[in-house]
Amino acid sequence: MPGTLASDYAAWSKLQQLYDSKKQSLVLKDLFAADPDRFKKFSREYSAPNASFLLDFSKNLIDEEVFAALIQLVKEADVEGARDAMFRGEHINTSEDRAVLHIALRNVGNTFTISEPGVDEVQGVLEHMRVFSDSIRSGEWKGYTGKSINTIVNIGIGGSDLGPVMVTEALKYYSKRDLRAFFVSNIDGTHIAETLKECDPETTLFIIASKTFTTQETITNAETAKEWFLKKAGDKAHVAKHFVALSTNTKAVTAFGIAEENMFQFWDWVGGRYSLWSAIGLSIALVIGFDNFKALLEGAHEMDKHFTSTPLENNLPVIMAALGIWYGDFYGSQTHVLLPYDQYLHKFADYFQQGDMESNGKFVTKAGQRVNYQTGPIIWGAAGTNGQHSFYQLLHQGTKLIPADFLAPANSLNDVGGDKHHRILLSNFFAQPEALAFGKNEETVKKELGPNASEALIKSKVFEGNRPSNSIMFPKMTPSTLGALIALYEHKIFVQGMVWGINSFDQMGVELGKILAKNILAQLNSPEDVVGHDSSTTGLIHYYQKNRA
Ligand SMILES: O=P(O)(O)OC[C@H]1O[C@H](O)[C@H](O)[C@@H](O)[C@@H]1O
Repeated sequence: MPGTLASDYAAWSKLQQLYDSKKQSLVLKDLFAADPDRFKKFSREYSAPNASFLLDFSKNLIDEEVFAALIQLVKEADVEGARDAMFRGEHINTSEDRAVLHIALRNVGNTFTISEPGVDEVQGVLEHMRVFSDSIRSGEWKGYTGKSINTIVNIGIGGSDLGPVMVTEALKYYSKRDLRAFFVSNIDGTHIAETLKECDPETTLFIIASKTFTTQETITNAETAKEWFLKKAGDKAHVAKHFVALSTNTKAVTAFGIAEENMFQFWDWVGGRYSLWSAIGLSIALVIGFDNFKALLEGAHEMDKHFTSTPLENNLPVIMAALGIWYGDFYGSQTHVLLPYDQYLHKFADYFQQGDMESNGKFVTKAGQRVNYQTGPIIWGAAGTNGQHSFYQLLHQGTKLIPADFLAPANSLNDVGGDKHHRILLSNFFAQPEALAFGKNEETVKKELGPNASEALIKSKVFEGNRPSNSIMFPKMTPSTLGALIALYEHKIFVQGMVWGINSFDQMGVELGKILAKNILAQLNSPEDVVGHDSSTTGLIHYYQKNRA
């Protein structure tokens, strides 16, 4: 509710009181020992026609009373009201006066009734994507010399890059192997230069992905790609065979030289970090095929149905969001780590860095009040088991409380040596949350080391335990399972944002740096032009000017 700080809710005070009174007794070892039904109580199975998974949240620092208070907080914040408003198409992105309707892009069978300009055009764009991706994949679409396309280059950044990168990696198993896909995002010329070295202009398709079509990085990279292409192809008319655009900005797209029929439209109610379901997903459809892309949308849609129709205490995004609030706002944890034990999900954490941090990294409520509590966590992570050999030391024995989500498929898509690899992988997936939760006490260490061990050595081998985690397990990685998992996290972010009273759908915090960079760009030529900065910034620019070749 605008004007309400989360800390004003009665449930918030109740949670503070529970934290103060129970902190010492919320010890996982004891909680599990005291209740043989703990797993049953604090786990839920999600089962949709096309995807299923288990969420085990029993290894969290909660009991039934805390859980009830967390759910009560979500209720009191009227997250359900906000959710229904979002699904109706109300302009819940108030600062930009926009609807938030990524759910309309995957509204299979029109489950939700949404009246917002553009929503009735979704099917048409999907059909355009189907026809186009089919013709590229079949080889029917020819380049300017009559050859088929065998390489695609998606040029985009932020939401116009991270979603396609994450999903094409996650669903690589389903990809067309003779169609190579590259993703260029960084303004650093190295990114486009190294990519172009891999490309043949006769067989390459450039996909210029930008909601606004004004993003400096994307437009600069796209121009460089066009120049490179025309150097070989000569005639500007050939651009039509090798460049398409994904955007909301028809005017800028045509000004760039891409014909309207080669443009895949979307709408201002699709947030950048929620756009992989839109035309921004064209590279996904090209890589995995349109039917698989559709299955991804369907998987997400089923999760939308779960989110809108399941009571809060069984509602998976709500549960995950509430637990995150418990740690961030009461335990004082600053970060949240995503640990998929699935190599295919190696970009999952990168993707949700934008998804979560750009959504909920805000200190002002919708009504303009400064919050007096923590909002969005720092999201990070890596695919298991790699992380175990780098940063898990800190997870297990560091001084910080880092709530973790472990994710894994019960079955690998790759049969390597029977299921030898997968069994080893999963044994780690099961072991790590167990080690985090239950640790290893001094007594056990002493027993292991024998009577001659020094006190220091004993202490260094103690694991305090009581470090919380969720575990998510699904049968295997499929497009619809991935869709459901992404939507699960999207809605988790939504629930948290609504409880905190912030606008999860604008990104004002990215603007200042862009403006300053523009100003500095105009001053880079000579030292005399460098004005209006502090001595540090001036010193840095002068150093660059002295040292450039
Ligand atoms: O798709 P574009 O308009 O090029 O935007 C690309 C990205 O840049 C912006 O600065 C925003 O911070 C992101 O939310 C967005 O995804």
